[in-house]
Amino acid sequence: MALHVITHPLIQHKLGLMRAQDISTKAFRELANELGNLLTYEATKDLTLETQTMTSWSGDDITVQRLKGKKVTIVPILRAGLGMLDGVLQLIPSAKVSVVGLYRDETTLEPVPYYEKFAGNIDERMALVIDPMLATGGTMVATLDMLKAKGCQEIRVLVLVAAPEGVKRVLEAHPDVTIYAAGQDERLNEHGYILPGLGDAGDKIFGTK
Ligand SMILES: O=P(O)(O)OC[C@H]1O[C@H](OP(=O)(O)OP(=O)(O)O)[C@H](O)[C@@H]1O
Ligand SMILES: O=c1cc[nH]c(=O)[nH]1
Ligand SMILES: [Mg+2]
Repeated sequence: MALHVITHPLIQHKLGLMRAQDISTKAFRELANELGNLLTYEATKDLTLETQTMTSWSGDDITVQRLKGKKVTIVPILRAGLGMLDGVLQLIPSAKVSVVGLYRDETTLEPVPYYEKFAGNIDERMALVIDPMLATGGTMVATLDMLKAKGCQEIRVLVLVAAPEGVKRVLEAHPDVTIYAAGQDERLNEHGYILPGLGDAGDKIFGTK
């Protein structure tokens, strides 16, 4: 459907902190989760509410608002997507988690799938796909293909940094999907890394390399 770059000052501040060359694994992890949390808040702001009657502390019958029956599955893309998962689950603690594993071949930049385990009744759930980086878009398009093959009908994508190339590719292949990003950066370098970007988000979250 569209790309939403969330310009909230807290999001922009935290994303800026993540770009420092000497950032520690601990700080990068904390910020990835905090941004996952804030992006979830934004990406769920149009969820439907329904009224419910309950007895309040005073014994009066009152009406309150609660989320209307829409079930959610969070879909972290291994590995780096796991770095946002706790932050998303803080806001949607009862969500089922569907895990997909793909890595990007360093030479061809094509996604290589290696794992999938989906929540039950996924065709009835809204999927929130999480991955810090949307670069060429190959990984995300492959993930969306997998979800749709399972019958998933409503999908929202949460990323920390998106490259224009990746946004274009995803929205061309899946125009019904909405992308929420903390930032849209300038371009990809000759190795497919986002500039200014964050570097390899998976390595930074897991402390590898
Ligand atoms: O848009 P693309 O060009 O497909 O690139 C983006 C993908 O690359 C990174 O994963 P990576 O392959 O490094 O795997 P990792 O999470 O295990 O580090 C990133 O987390 C995305 O999944
Ligand atoms: O910039 C990039 C591109 C792909 N994957 C990353 O982790 N970072
Ligand atoms: Mg990586």
